[in-house]
Amino acid sequence: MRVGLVQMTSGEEVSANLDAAIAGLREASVGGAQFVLTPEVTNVLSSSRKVQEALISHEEECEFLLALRAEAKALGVWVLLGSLAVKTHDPDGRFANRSFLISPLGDITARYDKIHMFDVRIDDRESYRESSHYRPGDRAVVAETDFASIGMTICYDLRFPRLYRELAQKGAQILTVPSAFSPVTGAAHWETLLRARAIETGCYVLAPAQCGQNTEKRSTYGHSLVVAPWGEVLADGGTEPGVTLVDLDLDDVEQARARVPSLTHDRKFEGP
Ligand SMILES: O=C(O)CNC(=O)[C@H](CS)NC(=O)CCC(=O)C(=O)O
Repeated sequence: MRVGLVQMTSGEEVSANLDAAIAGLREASVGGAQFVLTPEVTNVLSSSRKVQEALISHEEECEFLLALRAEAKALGVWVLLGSLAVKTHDPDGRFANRSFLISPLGDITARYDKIHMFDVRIDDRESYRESSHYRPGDRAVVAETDFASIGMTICYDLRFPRLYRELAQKGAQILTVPSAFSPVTGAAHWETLLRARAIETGCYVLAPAQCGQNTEKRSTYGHSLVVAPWGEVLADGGTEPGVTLVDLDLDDVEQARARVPSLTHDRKFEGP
């Protein structure tokens, strides 16, 4: 089956982000993709709580979500809406960073709220405090489709291998990692971490990414990646917006795991 990864530069203009996402879905579908994926915070990327407050809605009222569901249905493709920032009923008024799997009928098949928050000071000039804007999730999700089981994760989750191991051990064949990686950590860690998750689990790893200058203050690494269960990088989306098409063979999941069955070799141990 063919997948399409949409790489884009979402910023603070929701309608422009929507146009880019829909154009990406259409381009991927024309290119033969049956499963199309968009990056983290497809709908709005902003460091300002005030701007987010004005632009983000509750899931039930989210027109961005409705528009993408309609587009999935019109094209008859599966869509992983990598994430949307949506309002929640959190007492502190925080948003959720929520991934949606949408069926070719336009229905929401699964939702996943990002579990691990990027509260990191990279250097003197660059620090992030995601948990002050977003309420972390607390549920791992394996979604069932008619082509594969999908373990849903988001961006910084990538650094917590136990989550991926459990998703794979619960049946995931494809792991999704929609992201908005920082340029500095992206250059140092992105490909290595994605390849490690694929090799450890024997899963396909699909990682659609934000790229370029998203806002005055934020830029992102790009390099949407598809990694095979044996660990090869099958495609790299580079640094510009665009669509990356790749054919997956899900038999390769079984094959990689048959060659090195480490996923079934966990042992209990004491300590440290
Ligand atoms: O801010 C938003 O609206 C959406 N959230 C993000 O973009 C998040 C938190 S700032 N980005 C990451 O998790 C990057 C992780 C990363 O770069 C790493 O692990 O090195």
